[in-house]
This record gives sequence, C-alpha cells and structure tokens, in this order.
Amino acid sequence: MSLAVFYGGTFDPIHDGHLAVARAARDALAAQVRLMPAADPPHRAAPGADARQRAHMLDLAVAGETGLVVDRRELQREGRSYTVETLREARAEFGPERPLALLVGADSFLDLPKWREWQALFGLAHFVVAERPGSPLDAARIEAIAPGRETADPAGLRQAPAGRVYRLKQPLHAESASQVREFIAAGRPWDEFVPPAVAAYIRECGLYGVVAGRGATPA
Ligand SMILES: Nc1ncnc2c1ncn2[C@@H]1O[C@H](COP(=O)(O)OP(=O)(O)OP(=O)(O)O)[C@@H](O)[C@H]1O
Ligand SMILES: O=C(O)c1ccc[n+]([C@@H]2O[C@H](COP(=O)([O-])O)[C@@H](O)[C@H]2O)c1
Repeated sequence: MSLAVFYGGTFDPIHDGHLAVARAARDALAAQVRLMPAADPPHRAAPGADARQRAHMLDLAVAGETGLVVDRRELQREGRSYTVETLREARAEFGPERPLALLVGADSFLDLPKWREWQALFGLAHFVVAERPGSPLDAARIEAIAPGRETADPAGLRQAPAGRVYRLKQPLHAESASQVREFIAAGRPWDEFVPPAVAAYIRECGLYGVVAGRGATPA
C-alpha cells in the first residue's frame, strides 16, 4: 500500500532546506510528500506572513515539482495546529491500514516529548526524521525517545500503518526560516536561501520588512 508523508511546519517562509528535505524524503521513500502549513497561532498575530501567504509561498515552491503537494488541512481547523488532532483526522480519512508518516527535522523530533499527547503519535503514523545541523541525531537519541522503533529500511514503513522511526540521511542544510527573516530585516542578502518565485512574492508583498518592489539583492 502506498505511503502518505505529511511534512508539517510554520514555513514562515519556506526555504531551500525545507525543499531539500521534502525532495530527499520523496526520493528515499518513493512517496508523495504533503507540505502542510500550520494555522496561525490564535493568541497573537502571525510573526511574519499570515497563513494564506505562507501557504501561497508553498504553492510557488512546489510548482512543477513531481511528488510534492500542499495540504491545507490544518488551515481549515480553528485554533492551534496540534499534530495529534491532524493525524487523527488523516487516519479517519485514509483508514486504519494505510501507512502514514510524519516528516520532521531532528530539532522537532528531539522536542517531541513536549508535544500534546506525543506518545499517541506513534499509534497514528511513522516518523521520518531529517538530520539538521545543530541537532545531533544518533541511534541512542532516537532510542531514548522511541525505544525499539528505529528501522534502517525505508520499505519497513510500508509494512505497518504506523509506529516506526526512519532516519533520513541527506546532505545537511543550514537554512532556517528565522535566519531568512533576520537577514531580510537586517538588509543582508537572503535570496539564495529561498526559491526564486518565493523571493519575488516576499518582495511583492513586502513581507518580513523587505522593501517592497526592490530588485533582487546583488550576489
Ligand atoms: N534546514 C533544515 N534541515 C532539516 N529540517 C529542517 C530544516 N529547516 C526546517 N526543518 C524542519 O522542517 C519543519 C518545519 O520547520 P519550520 O517551518 O519551523 O522552519 P524553521 O526553519 O525551523 O523555522 P524557524 O527558524 O522559524 O524556527 C520542522 O520539523 C523543522 O525541524
Ligand atoms: O502537536 C504539538 O504539540 C506540536 C508541537 C510543536 C510542533 N508541532 C508541529 O511540528 C511541525 C513543525 O513545527 P514548527 O513550529 O517547527 O514549524 C508543525 O507541523 C507543528 O504543528 C506540533
């Protein structure tokens, strides 16, 4: 049965590190990857771009990409985007047998014990964990969070609906959304961190304090 991979994030904005991880997961797992923007936090304004703009930047980034799609399910729900609720909803939609996976960066995975009902997540989906600079990930760290769940075989994710952890080895990517926002605010060159269509949209909307309409930062 085919594997559905959900890649959740704030994506404020999507950057080349996100895209590289999504492509690496698509290729390693031979599966479609659904980039899933989180809803705006209800208690405060969105930090940079609102949910509609963040989702639109995802549309621009995946245009023409095979196997990468945008999944807006969390934007259709009121309130904070708790992953356990999202996966329960996805499980109801896809049925009990369909293998589902959540793609996260190593920093997110190491923080998992702080997530709402985090232990329940293993009953709902597999985890695919992408290595990330600054967040060392090894078998011992995975074992401490998810004892007995790591598999080195991507095919293992198709043999059960949920519950396994697969470490996605890929070239490390240093980009972060906070770095993109900080560079824009500081007037430093930032275009190289995001897809060109996303850079154009950021300028057009004047997001993150960029000077609207200004041309690309010279290399
Ligand atoms: N460069 C990267 N390498 C690996 N995983 C990443 C990378 N950037 C983001 N991720 C992962 O993608 C998911 C969504 O990330 P998010 O949208 O919060 O981006 P971010 O760059 O971490 O943002 P911020 O800097 O604002 O915290 C998270 O699971 C995060 O760990
Ligand atoms: O469910 C939770 O408690 C929870 C706590 C922190 C993060 N998440 C999810 O993890 C994904 C990455 O989060 P972020 O904040 O790094 O963009 C995104 O889909 C979030 O909704 C989920």
